[in-house]
Amino acid sequence: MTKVKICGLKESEHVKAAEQADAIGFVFAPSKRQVTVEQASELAKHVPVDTEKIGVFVNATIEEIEKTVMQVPLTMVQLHGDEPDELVEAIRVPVIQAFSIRSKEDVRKLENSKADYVLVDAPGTDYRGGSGRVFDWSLLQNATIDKKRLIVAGGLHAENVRAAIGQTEPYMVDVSSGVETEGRKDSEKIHKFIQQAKGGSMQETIEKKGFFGKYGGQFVPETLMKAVKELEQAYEDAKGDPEFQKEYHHYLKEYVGREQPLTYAQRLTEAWGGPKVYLKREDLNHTGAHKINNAIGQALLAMRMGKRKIVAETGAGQHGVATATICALFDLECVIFMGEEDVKRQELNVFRMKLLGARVESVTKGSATLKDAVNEALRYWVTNVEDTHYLIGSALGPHPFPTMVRDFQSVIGEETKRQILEHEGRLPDTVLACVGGGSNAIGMFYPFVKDESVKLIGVEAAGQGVDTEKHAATLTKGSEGVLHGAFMKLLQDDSGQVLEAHSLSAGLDYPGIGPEHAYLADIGRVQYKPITDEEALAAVVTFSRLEGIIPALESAHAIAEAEKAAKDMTSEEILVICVSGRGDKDMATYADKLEGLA
Ligand SMILES: O=C(O)c1ccccc1N[C@@H]1O[C@H](COP(=O)(O)O)[C@@H](O)[C@H]1O
Repeated sequence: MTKVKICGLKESEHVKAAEQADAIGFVFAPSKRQVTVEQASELAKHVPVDTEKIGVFVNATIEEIEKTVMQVPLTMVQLHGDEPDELVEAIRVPVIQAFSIRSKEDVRKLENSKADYVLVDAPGTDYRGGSGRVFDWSLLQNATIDKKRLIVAGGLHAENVRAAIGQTEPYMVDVSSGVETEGRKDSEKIHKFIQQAKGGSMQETIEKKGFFGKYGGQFVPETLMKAVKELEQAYEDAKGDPEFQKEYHHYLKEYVGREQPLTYAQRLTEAWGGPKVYLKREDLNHTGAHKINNAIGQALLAMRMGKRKIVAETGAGQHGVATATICALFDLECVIFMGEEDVKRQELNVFRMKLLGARVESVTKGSATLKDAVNEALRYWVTNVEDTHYLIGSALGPHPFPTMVRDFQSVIGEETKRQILEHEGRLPDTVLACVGGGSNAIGMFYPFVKDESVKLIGVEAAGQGVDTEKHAATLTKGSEGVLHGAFMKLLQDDSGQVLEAHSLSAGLDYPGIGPEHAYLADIGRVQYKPITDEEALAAVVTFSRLEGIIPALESAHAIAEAEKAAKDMTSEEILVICVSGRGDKDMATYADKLEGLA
């Protein structure tokens, strides 16, 4: 399907109108559509995480471009002047180079471009682009340029865009003047343009919403369907509402303490003797883990929906504590379901939740762990759905939960991407995160999914070994089925009964996996590796002593796999580990299992 870019956005209502576009453009060059870095940075907060944010420049210096890329931040750069090859090659994000097309001779120039993409446009009038004029598309006939690099612009609008796509078969179409009325962007024209450009496939996209390939969906009882649909609509509205995004980011900064550093791990780098190792410090968040990023987002959404009662599940207790914390902050009633086994393992977190004013319900059914806590929380939601929001803690459950949790956690990957560019001037080679349901991992991976040079590794819990019956290695050993409202990969027996998962880490012993992870595994974009309890415990000791950071047992799985991955990497390479949480909650387990230390 041809991608769509809407260029020259200056107002948040038009950024929202363009939410179905694949890319949006901010013009920093002289133009009636010019914006400052500060304006673009504010508007960028309202752009969906999977939309490219492209800055348009005309003969700017590399310093200006780099500073703008960092500050907004931008994911791509469009050069619309006479920029030399050296400048094109020096830019660290993908580059689009624009060419004015008057003749076949101009078309031949495209082939020599050093940019990732070439944009063909009519010659500018007052400014270097955005003139609203069409060039002769037939000049592109027989051009040898790779169509996967081709972007067509120049005087496009809803009525001619299908013809342009038919004649030129580009990777992307780009519009500015054609979605304006009297010099100002027009939301209705933006919608119409996107709909036309995407043609019939737009309908398909809408129908498939809530699925990642074949995974996901809304497999819930009828009694929950109304609430799920209401939530879907409410999230869609909130996602595009600048005020909601502003409030969410306000709490991330002022209450959670973001942004969190991307720390260079010097001693670990030296000890492993391979790549430069960086740590994304989710352990520094208020409450000690990444869970609060999502809890804040969902609590704000619940209040927007007029719901002031919250139910949640918790495994390791981190999500329970994050939810209880936010409920205290916003004065919401809070019930947390927690498996009896986890209540025992995570005594400290149980007390924290109670101290914060939450009611903790111990679940004795099944294996009395995370899966059973989710079951009970869902049951509670069914009977209290009118005034209660289910604040799920991982990228699990029926649509829109997996998408919503991913979006709220994507702040991890977005910050990491910006920070590594600041530290190293380029993207990392490998990024690792642990995976239970998969929320810290999907938040870290999602902003990197399109960057094919970045290897992504999810680390699941192998417990006592994947060839024993005591593990939680869903992607290594699981098969397709439905759990907690979504089609996913899970551990089950031949008759479809869900098996007990095991991991010493209470946050990873879930028998399923978020549907987006199942999809990313299928298409080979993310590799999933198992790490045993023993390997994770060894990593706890190494990491604590080399870096002075006691990691959560969950995060230690990612660290253990990182050490393995580092063996095949050189000192020229960069590896990033998501330290999803700190180990305070695991002290009793560490004291018990790390013989000789207690
Ligand atoms: O849009 C502008 O104001 C602009 C200014 C300077 C350079 C490029 C600009 N926009 C780009 O111009 C083309 C065509 O736009 P239009 O649809 O013909 O108005 C497009 O690539 C914009 O990204």
